[in-house]
Amino acid sequence: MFSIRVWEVRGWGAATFRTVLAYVFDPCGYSPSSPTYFPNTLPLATDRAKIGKLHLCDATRVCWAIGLGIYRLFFHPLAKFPGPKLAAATRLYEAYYDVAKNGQYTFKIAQLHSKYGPIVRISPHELHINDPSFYEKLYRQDGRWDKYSWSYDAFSAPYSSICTADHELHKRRRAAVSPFFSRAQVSKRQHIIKAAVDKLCARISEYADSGFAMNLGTAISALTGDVATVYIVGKSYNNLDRQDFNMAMTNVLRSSGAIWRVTKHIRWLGPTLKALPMSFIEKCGDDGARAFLAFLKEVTQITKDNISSHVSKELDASEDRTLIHCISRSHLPLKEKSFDRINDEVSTIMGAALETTAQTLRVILYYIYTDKEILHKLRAELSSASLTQADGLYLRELEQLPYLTAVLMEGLRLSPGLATRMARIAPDRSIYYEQWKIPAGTPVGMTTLLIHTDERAYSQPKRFDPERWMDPNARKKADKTFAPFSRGTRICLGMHLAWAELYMTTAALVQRFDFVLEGAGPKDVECVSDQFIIGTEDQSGIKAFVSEHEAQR
Ligand code: HEM
Repeated sequence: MFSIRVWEVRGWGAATFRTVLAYVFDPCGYSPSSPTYFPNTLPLATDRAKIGKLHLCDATRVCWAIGLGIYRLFFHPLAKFPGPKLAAATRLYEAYYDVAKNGQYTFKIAQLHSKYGPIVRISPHELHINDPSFYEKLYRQDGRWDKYSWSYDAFSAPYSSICTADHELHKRRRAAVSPFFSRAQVSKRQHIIKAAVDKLCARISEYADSGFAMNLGTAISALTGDVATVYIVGKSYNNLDRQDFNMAMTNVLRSSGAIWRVTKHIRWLGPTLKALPMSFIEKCGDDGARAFLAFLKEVTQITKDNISSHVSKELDASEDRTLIHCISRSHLPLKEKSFDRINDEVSTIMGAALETTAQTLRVILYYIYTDKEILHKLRAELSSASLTQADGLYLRELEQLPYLTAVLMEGLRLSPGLATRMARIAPDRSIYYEQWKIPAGTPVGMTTLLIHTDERAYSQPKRFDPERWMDPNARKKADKTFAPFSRGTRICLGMHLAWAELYMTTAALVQRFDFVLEGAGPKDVECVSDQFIIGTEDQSGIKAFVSEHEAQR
């Protein structure tokens, strides 16, 4: 009995050893057709014959790993590209900055560019380019561009457009949802944003002259959450009605990038977490996990209900009231309209709509309320604009205001939604950067945050300076490098909705309230970690004392 236990321990040890090796050297490499990275965990071995085989296998595996390292360093198609040798040999280099250093790879990549130049091999399989002039060559509408499933599989939402690597499949999926987020559609449904902004203002005015600081940062997240739920699934999640603006959920959303960074490297973890019963997470999770779960459950339930209402044709056939109806009525084949497919699509689009817009808004409000000159200029422009607030016209009127637009662009420049790189793959042709020929099928990424703060494109890039957008020539020049919503085939689906929220919320708050920010600083607005979205040092929201602006009294 005892000896069997010993062998079992050794069996487990061998299996663990193999798994670690697989993890370190990623022996399967990356293959878009078989993105399975760690299939090598062995079953428990309980007899001597098996153990003997294990030792032989392990020795083979070590030799193979060493051979693989040598291949990657000297014979791989990317071997000639500059970069650290360790990053070229193993993904563990990236994992170290992602996981152990809590989302520092974006900033490490910036340092690597200072050392190795504008093109760097950042993993055995991936290149990164840091040159504003290359942006428009990589993010394009023409040609075939796959995404790099290494990053997107980690979200465990394989049926969503955002995580669809294949160009053609993405194109079909995207075509089904695009009309729902078109500029015209957003303009037509701007009353949804207006209602949420009015509610936000009513909640803020409860704190006016109360002597209590409110959490403005979390209130902004509540606003984007309520707009997204009404716009996408036709039902408000009523975050703005909650006393604390559903702070627990905001906290989870803002730090959920940490899970993505781990599931990227431990490939089985994402599907395992997804497979866990909700009751288990409810029992073991903290308040934030429970709040997020409750949100997901509600969205899933609404998705189910809407699919059945579509099937039973309860809905007025003239209009797509929700994204679910929009997909159900699209020309997509039936298998693209299954519950799992629609649920992945709805929940990822919902996820993309929340903290991206909220963080940009927080950055904009922070700079407006810490710089009196910006605040005065904005107020002067808004009060001389004689806005009608007429249904359907209000947004168009705001869009015509040059200084307001400049302030929003500056917010989007410093807080461009994502802190991570966006790799693209040209599967069918080589692409060229300067003298470098990049082989077909190679993931190549750029990071908007780095481009937006590059001195070659913007003077004093770290400064919030709306004036830089007031000169039409400067604006034209930046057309090639200003890309907060990305560009090309994978450009942000919700950009018109996001713009509308930025315009309407900023205009309303600036006209109506004075905020004295309590202890706010760069810790609330500067990006210090890659959470896929922007990660700031302090994620607890911006606190503010409020009073009604005197023109409103
Ligand atoms: C200020 C706010 C926002 C910013 C800066 C932003 C930025 C971006 C960026 C950079 C991408 C490209 C991501 C990639 O390559 O993987 C993207 C994609 C996407 N965004 Fe946004 N986003 C914002 C708001 C929104 C909103 C409100 C929605 C919701 C409707 C949304 C939905 C999406 C979707 C679905 C995609 C994937 C598009 C595709 O792959 O076809 N975003 N966004």
